[in-house]
Parts: sequence; structure tokens; C-alpha cells
Amino acid sequence: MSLAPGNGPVQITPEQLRGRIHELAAKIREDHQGEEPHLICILNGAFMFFTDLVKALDMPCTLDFMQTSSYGNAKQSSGEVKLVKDLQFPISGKHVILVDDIIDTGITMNYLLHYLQGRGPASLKVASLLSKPSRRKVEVPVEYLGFTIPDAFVYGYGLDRAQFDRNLPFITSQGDD
Ligand SMILES: O=P(O)(O)OC[C@H]1O[C@H](OP(=O)(O)OP(=O)(O)O)[C@H](O)[C@@H]1O
Ligand code: HPA
Repeated sequence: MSLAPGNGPVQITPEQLRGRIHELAAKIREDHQGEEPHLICILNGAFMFFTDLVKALDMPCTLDFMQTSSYGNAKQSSGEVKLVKDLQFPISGKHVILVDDIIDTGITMNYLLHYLQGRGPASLKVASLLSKPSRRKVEVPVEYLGFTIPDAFVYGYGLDRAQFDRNLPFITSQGDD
């Protein structure tokens, strides 16, 4: 689903988020019939998306949490990914889905895919609520994508503006694009 540029600020309502997340959950369920997918939340930004996605999934699955940081309080990637928290559980032989809030430059997800591929997952896929392809520095595959957005700094629903506004129930770029 694409939000076209040139129509003012990005606005994604709670209803749009709920509807799209249920569609992504249905696709994950369909693709993983007879399997027990292992979903990994990339903290902090993905916490709301992850919670709503796994609640909508309605199938046996296991969960784990990782934390990376590359923006700090800035609006541009530092280009360097810091691993703040590693996984608790092994992923060898598991059908892993990495869940993040946004693929912007792609640097974070590219780092994670390389880092985790070496741990022998049966499969390794990516779910991201948002993608900003105009900012991409590294191409990464995204099997489950919520919304494609234009080149604007967005916040809310887990995404922060210098750590604030993660608790908004919607996504916007109002005042920041
Ligand atoms: O594609 P990229 O340019 O790498 O940007 C995407 C990453 O940036 C944000 O994380 P951040 O490092 O800001 O940490 P946070 O999730 O705690 O906000 C976001 O949650 C993604 O993980
Ligand atoms: O547009 C953004 N907003 C908040 N955090 C982000 N991390 C990467 N891109 C963004």
C-alpha cells in the first residue's frame, strides 16, 4: 500500500494501521501453515507494531526481542548500527520473521540479516510497517510491508522524535516534512 508523495504530510490513522496489520497477519499465517514462526521485535521502534501484529496472528508462534540503535536523537542515520540487546533464544532451524517499524536507509535491516543468517535459521524474512524507498542506501528484501511512504520524517505508533511521541496511536509527519 503506497502513500503518494505531494499530498501534504503523511497521516496513517489507527483504523488504517489496524486494517493493514490484520492483512499482514493473514499473509504470515497463510505462508506459515503447519509451522510455528519465530517473530523477533527490533526495539525500540517496533514495539507497537509487533504487539498488534502478534495479537492478530492467531497461530502458535514464539517471540524474542533485539535492540539496535543508529539514529539516537537525530533525524539522520549515523550509518553505524549499535547492537544494544541480542536475542535470548537460538534461531537455528526456526522460521524467523524480523519485525521492524521502518526500513529507511536499509542499514539496520541489512546489518541484522547478515548478523542472523550465520545462526542457521530455516528461513529468515522481514516484516516492516513502513518503507521509505527514496532514502535507501542498501537494498533489503521485505516480505511483509505495511505502507510505502514518501521522503518525510515520520513519528508516532512506536517511532520517535528525539525519543518523544512513540505513544501516539497514529503515524504522522505533520510539522516535520
Ligand atoms: O533503515 P534505517 O535507516 O537503518 O532506519 C531504520 C531503523 O531506525 C530506527 O531505529 P533507531 O536506530 O532510531 O532506534 P529506535 O528503534 O530505538 O528508535 C527504526 O526503528 C529502524 O530500526
Ligand atoms: O522517519 C523516521 N522517523 C522515526 N524514526 C526513524 N528511523 C528511521 N527513519 C525514521
